[in-house]
Amino acid sequence: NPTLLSHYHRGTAAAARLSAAFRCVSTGSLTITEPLNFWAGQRKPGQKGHKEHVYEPATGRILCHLEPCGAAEVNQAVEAAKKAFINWSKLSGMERGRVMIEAAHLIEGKREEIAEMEVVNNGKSITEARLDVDSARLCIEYYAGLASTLAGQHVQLPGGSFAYTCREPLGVCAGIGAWNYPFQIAAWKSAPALACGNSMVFKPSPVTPVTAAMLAEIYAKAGAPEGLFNVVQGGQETGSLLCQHPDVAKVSFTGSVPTGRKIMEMASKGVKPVTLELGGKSPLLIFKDSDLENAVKGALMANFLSQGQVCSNGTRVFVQRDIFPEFVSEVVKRTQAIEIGDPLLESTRMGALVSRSHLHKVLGFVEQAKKEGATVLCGGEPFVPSHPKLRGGFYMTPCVLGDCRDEMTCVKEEIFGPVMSVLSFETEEEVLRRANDTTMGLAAGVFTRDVRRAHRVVEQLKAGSCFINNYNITPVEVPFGGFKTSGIGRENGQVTLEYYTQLKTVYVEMGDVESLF
Ligand SMILES: NC(=O)C1=CN([C@@H]2O[C@H](COP(=O)(O)OP(=O)(O)OC[C@H]3O[C@@H](n4cnc5c(N)ncnc54)[C@H](O)[C@@H]3O)[C@@H](O)[C@H]2O)C=CC1
Ligand SMILES: C[N+](C)(C)CCCC(=O)O
Repeated sequence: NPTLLSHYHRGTAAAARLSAAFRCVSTGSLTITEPLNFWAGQRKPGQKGHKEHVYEPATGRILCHLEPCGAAEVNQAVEAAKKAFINWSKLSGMERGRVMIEAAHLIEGKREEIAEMEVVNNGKSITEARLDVDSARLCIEYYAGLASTLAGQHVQLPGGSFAYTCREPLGVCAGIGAWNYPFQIAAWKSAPALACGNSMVFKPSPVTPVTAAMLAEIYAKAGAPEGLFNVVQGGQETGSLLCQHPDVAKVSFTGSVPTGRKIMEMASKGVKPVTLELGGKSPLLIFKDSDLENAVKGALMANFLSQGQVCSNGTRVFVQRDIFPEFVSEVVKRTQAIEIGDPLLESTRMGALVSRSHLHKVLGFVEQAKKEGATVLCGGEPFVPSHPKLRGGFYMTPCVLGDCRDEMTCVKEEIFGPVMSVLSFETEEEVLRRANDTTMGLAAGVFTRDVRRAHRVVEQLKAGSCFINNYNITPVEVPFGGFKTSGIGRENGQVTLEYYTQLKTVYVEMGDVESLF
């Protein structure tokens, strides 16, 4: 559906046609044998004798093994990053930008290869994976351009004295990623960090370790100094070693709220700044004067990208009573029409969830919703594709839940799967109160044709990323991040330069010292 895609990410349709010609991998066929850690310019093994399975969600088979990093390996990666920082931070912004632009070009050339790898490791559809790769590339391009804009202030003071300020990089930054957008997250974190003159050690989720190592190779090939962008694999243990490393100056994390709390706690010991992109239970408000076609599309975009595994998803869909039946029947009809199956097929719109345990967790939420009185209007069941090679995959049918009440678990908790809860409302005042009645505040959306209502409503929504008449559009030029427990700091946009630099003030005396002593 070209309209859907251009809504999600404008300007990539031509690129999509171009690279579709280079398809080579088929589901169930890929094997990966190279080590997945990367530092000092090379792929590296992890701890001896430690191996973890990595799966292909579409088939359930083991894709490769991951060798997690222990203290010794994390130290080596941080050492490499420290060395790279010395020269990289001294380059001008233009010089850093040039390397990053080259990395963006290399990503463009490898678009299909990276996207396929993402699909094989994550389970999302190839159509979406291509857009994720594009977002990663655009982010690197954008910050390459911003690198030379880092500048300070000049302040006049009495007697000809003056002060100036400048933005300096922090040093070695740690990035810790989630499994829902593995390549994109690695780019969203590294691009601003590197543009500002920092180096980075990145730890992907152990569930999706593959594409971050590809990004490391790309930066190296683009001319980044050895050790500028490093990848250490592993889970909680590796992540906490990284956060607590005395030579790590900052931690940027994407993941769940409970883990975000732990990251902040660990960072607080070293008084390190953090960027936290955490979960959400975001509301989508559909008023009766909405363009219904767009509102329905918006609700699907708000719930079913990446098999519903998106932090910003608008999973509480509030629909004004007058249009509730019509809206719900259209949403259900289109949800039932979503093509589920082999994520490498062009026609597939929903692939597999990331793991068997996560699939069971999401199905458990649907069961709980039924027990609490919600009605399953469609989906919410395990799905077994007909092709024998896909039978062990982690699929489910996308679900719409009706008869929901605000206090139900499905309306309160982040499910992180393809499960939409629809709720009806009467008045603007009522829906705003209910929409804001959550501890989280990542995103929110409103559909209406009334321009004054749109702005009035958005002004009162307690969320960091708000959408009017669309949803889940995240151009890299604009900041993205949450209010309340959904996080601290922002990714993307100009403001992120502030989160990867520290301000130095220099006072310059042009007269004599007036001593009080
Ligand atoms: N809001 C979001 O974007 C995401 C939300 N989630 C939610 O979290 C649930 C659990 O998924 P997980 O992948 O386990 O999320 P998580 O938040 O625990 O993990 C995210 C990243 O943090 C790392 N990590 C975990 N514990 C750590 C620690 N103590 N110190 C340092 N790093 C640590 C993980 O290895 C991974 O790289 C999901 O079912 C989903 O509901 C998961 C991923 C992304
Ligand atoms: C690209 N988008 C909006 C679908 C998701 C970006 C945020 C995330 O990493 O979950």
